Amino acid sequence: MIKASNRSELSQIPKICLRWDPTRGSGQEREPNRYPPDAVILGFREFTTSFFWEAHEFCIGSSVHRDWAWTRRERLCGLGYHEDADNLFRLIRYPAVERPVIKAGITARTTAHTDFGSITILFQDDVGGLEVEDPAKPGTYSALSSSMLFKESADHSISSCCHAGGSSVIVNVGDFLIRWSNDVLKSNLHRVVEPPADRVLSRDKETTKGRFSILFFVQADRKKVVQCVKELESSSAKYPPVSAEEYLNMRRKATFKKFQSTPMPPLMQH
Ligand SMILES: O=C(O)CCC(=O)C(=O)O
Ligand SMILES: [Fe+2]
Repeated sequence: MIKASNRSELSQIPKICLRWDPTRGSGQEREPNRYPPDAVILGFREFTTSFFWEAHEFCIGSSVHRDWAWTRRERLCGLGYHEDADNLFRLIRYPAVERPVIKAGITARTTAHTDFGSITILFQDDVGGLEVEDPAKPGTYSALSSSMLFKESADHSISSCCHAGGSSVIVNVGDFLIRWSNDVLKSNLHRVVEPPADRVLSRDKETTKGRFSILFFVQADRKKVVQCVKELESSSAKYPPVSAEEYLNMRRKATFKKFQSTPMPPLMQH
């Protein structure tokens, strides 16, 4: 539980985040993968590794997706950008927080950002708090409400579907898709804030529920250059070609800069 009296602590550790890239070989790892030992959670490594490959296969591997488009409408970025499975798999637990802490703007659960990669598959529980910016009204965010479920947003930035139990799966457009599509697709700004007022642990204490999410970031192979596909370069490309590796590193550095001076225990590192 994060209390209002621990504000300085909260501003440094807003969430507990485990992440893996099982495709990283030993020796050249940018950040080593760390797994809880079997004595702590039995079969965790096997399960998460198989989840990673199933998600990769779902997004990239099948012949249906191979020379397509994630949107089915345009041929955007075909075979060749995702051969190395340079994806990232992340589990997040947002601890329960006293609402005044988040309300005071000390921290959002996750501040507004676009995802850096190609697409993201986001599994969330029913706690709520995920919001997307209205592209027509910059700065205005709304919750992913049930009316948006099973739908694709008008600017094709997000599509989602809902499980009967209230948890949902959301597919987010990432920054590389903007570049491949020359702005036909947009990556949406999104954030995680306090859950709706009815999702509190106890009304007197005004404490939010904790939140769990699972994210699978599909990313272009780091050695590839991402640029607008020829068919969509109407007059000129809006973005210069960029090395996938440089772009991902640049975005990650900017995003996680504030955490770098705060070493975290091994299983909590970003
Ligand atoms: O935890 C969530 O639901 C969203 C987190 C997110 O947007 C991200 O890690 O990129
Ligand atoms: Fe995100």
